[in-house]
Amino acid sequence: METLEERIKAGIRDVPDFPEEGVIFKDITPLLNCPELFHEVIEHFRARYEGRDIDHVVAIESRGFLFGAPLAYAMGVGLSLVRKPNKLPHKTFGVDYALEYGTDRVEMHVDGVDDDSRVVVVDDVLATGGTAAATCELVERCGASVVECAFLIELDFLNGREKLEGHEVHSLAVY
Ligand SMILES: O=P(O)(O)OC[C@H]1O[C@H](OP(=O)(O)OP(=O)(O)O)[C@H](O)[C@@H]1O
Ligand SMILES: Nc1ncnc2[nH]cnc12
Repeated sequence: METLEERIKAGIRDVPDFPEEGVIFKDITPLLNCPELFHEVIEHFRARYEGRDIDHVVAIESRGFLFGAPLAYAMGVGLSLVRKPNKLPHKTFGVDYALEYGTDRVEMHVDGVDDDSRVVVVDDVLATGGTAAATCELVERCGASVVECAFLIELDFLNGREKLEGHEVHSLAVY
């Protein structure tokens, strides 16, 4: 019997040299196209956070939305979006960060999560950790606390956990 991690890895396609030479891109589209596996992933996260007084899921653009939205729905909690610059219509907080390839910035509405609320941050991939660390900073600027950062995939060799020091990290498939 395969483990969940083995099944997830079987649902991920390695694409060499995308989006630039030397990067092995983890393509999650086969997993998304396998309804049993997609359901199992969301159900795993739902069960993990059940009974832990979670108020919001914060999902990171864009692939994080694919996991954060069904998780928030399944948990019956609010969903708040962390987006690339100039996408959100209301007043935002923003944080700049370095990516595995290039630099970027994330923003969240200033009222995206409530004061003193308990948040799970969700994304598909933890690589260098810049995106997730910037997201934790945004959540904490709103006065909320990050209970855990949840990822489908962790690229351990990029040491993303170091940038997330002080935060709990949970990844389903580690490379
Ligand atoms: O740990 P890091 O080095 O910060 O990298 C991880 C981020 O990179 C990818 O997003 P990307 O910017 O490629 O955007 P996308 O989800 O819209 O494809 C991925 O979905 C994470 O959000
Ligand atoms: N190697 C990679 N594959 C897929 N998504 C990523 N985000 C950052 N690095 C990535």
